[in-house]
Amino acid sequence: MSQQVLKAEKLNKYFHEPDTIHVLHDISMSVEEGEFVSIMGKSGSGKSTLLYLLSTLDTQYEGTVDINGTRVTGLPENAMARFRNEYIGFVFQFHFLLPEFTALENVMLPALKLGKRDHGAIEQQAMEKLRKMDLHQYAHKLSGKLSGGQQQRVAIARALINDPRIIMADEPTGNLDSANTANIFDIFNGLVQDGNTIIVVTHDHDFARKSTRILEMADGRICTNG
Ligand SMILES: Nc1ncnc2c1ncn2[C@@H]1O[C@H](COP(=O)(O)OP(=O)(O)OP(=O)(O)O)[C@@H](O)[C@H]1O
Repeated sequence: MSQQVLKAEKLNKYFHEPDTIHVLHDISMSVEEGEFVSIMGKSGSGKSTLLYLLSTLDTQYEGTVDINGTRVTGLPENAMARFRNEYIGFVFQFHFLLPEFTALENVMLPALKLGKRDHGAIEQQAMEKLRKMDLHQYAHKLSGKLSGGQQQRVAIARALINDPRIIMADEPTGNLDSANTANIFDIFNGLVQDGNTIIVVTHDHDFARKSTRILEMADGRICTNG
């Protein structure tokens, strides 16, 4: 039987600058292990805000988030950062790689931060992740010198380095052409086949249609879940 990896209850989010706006309204949702969930909706509907709450990057909200059975809401910042680094892999639209570091060094960074394994073991793991992205031949190239699609694949390898339980991605194909978009979809699909759980914010209908579930948002609410 599949297991619940994420559960959110009654999430409400307000921004206070300059006026108070109520951005997320009473959002409750759950995600099972092995699901590939796409979050869609018009610009401004609250997709990124929701993903930031679910991924623990934003801690200022009402309601609760449980990941892997742990109540992450209210964890002290150190414990939260550690939990995030260990259980969640994050891929952004703008990959936020360090351009003056090699692809390999970029992928190694989150594991070095966690400090669990020795440098050699981390390097070996990072090479494996790059190989999975078909990028091992670029391991020693500066990430800033790679193409957009290659950089996004390095960012995915980086998100995978600590073998996270969940991968969350915010518009991971927003900057890519259709061939690279299809490639990223295939990579995500492969990760799901391997048992990973993925939650993606996307505007791309073709991409979303192929995932296992679409959550449609409108005005800070989930209006379709299925
Ligand atoms: N830091 C912030 N301060 C104030 N308002 C914000 C902030 N971030 C987002 N908002 C507002 O919250 C609402 C939801 O924004 P959000 O980025 O979650 O939407 P989205 O659905 O991801 O949009 P898009 O598809 O354009 O990325 C918008 O009205 C936006 O202006």
